[in-house]
Amino acid sequence: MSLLDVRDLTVTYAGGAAAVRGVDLRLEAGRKLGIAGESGCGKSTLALALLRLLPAGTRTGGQILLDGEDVLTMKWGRVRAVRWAGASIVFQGAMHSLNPVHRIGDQIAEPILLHRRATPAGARRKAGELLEHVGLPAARATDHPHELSGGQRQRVMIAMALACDPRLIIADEPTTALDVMIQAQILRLIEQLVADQDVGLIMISHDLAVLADTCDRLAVMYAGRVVEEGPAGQVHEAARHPYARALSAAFPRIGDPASRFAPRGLAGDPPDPFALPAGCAFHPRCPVALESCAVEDQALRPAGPGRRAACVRVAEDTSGDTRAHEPERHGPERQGPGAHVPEPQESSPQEPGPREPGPRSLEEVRRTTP
Ligand SMILES: Nc1ncnc2c1ncn2[C@@H]1O[C@H](COP(=O)(O)OP(=O)(O)OP(=O)(O)O)[C@@H](O)[C@H]1O
Repeated sequence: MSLLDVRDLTVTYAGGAAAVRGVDLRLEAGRKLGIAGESGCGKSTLALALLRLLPAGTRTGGQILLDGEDVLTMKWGRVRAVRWAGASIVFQGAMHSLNPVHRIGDQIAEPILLHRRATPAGARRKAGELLEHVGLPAARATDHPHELSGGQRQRVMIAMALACDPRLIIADEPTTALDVMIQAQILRLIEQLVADQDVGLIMISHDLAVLADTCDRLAVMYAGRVVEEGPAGQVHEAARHPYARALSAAFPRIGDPASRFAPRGLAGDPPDPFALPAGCAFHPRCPVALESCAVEDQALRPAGPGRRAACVRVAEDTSGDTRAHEPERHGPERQGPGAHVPEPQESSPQEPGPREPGPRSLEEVRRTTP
């Protein structure tokens, strides 16, 4: 049995916008899954759903099996226990998550007192141990949050998340507000803790390179759906879905020759969940879209060993490499949002590959339609 098995999860906020649409994910104990995607694609909504932290009135569908128990249907008393001992969450911006008027040691001790039935002295002792575990002296337990730096506060948040020995840690942009050096330290700390304690980790970030460096597997989300999933290095270096490929190019790995250049932003905006395009939600920004993409959405399908991608191009190409279908050159009429989606590094403009017969791309349709 997997530690976490998310099946066909849908989340619809009270106003009617579907923020998560049919997500399937799996995580084994001791493994690290990264979830990437632009702002608004539903990453945080997914994280909140895992712990039933969504606002009242939000509708959910599907299953979230944590050690085989469905979080979505369990009683509230059980949910409260699961929130600390089953799974816990580290949010970005620790200053907003910590209570400014309480000492950090007391804040770490509180869930231990409540959920572990420890004595006050035992909970305080454990809080001190946890602080040391995340690289802070136990004596800092008497500090208030404002007496700590941003990186130290984030360490406190991680200590709190570990307080009741959870099986799963969800880290939602845990390093976004930190400078690069501190970011690297916190990421190494998280990696170390996951390895030492055999917990599962779900790390959420818009930065695919950070996730690729930290996680075993990556899931890339777009408009509430997972559009690609697979081993972290492979998804980052040779993504199959055009959106995942564009996101990878926008966040080259440190040490990658491409990282000498400023990361190129993705052009265009993700769709409004209240007005999703028909067909594949990415097709208006996609440089390799076919006519059919404006009509039909694609489910995730096998895209190589241990990999899945939701793109019609993966299905039609036996190699599973959608790059074979990149247009040779963007014509002047291709000045829409998709025009700036980075092209693959390995294609040579002098030696374009043979154009395969088959369905016409939107590009071709636009060029030939009066
Ligand atoms: N409480 C809410 N009520 C209604 N809609 C919401 C609520 N929270 C988020 N949304 C909408 O749900 C969609 C997904 O938002 P979500 O915060 O999950 O995305 P995200 O990928 O985590 O973005 P970010 O990286 O900016 O946090 C967005 O369109 C957002 O506007």
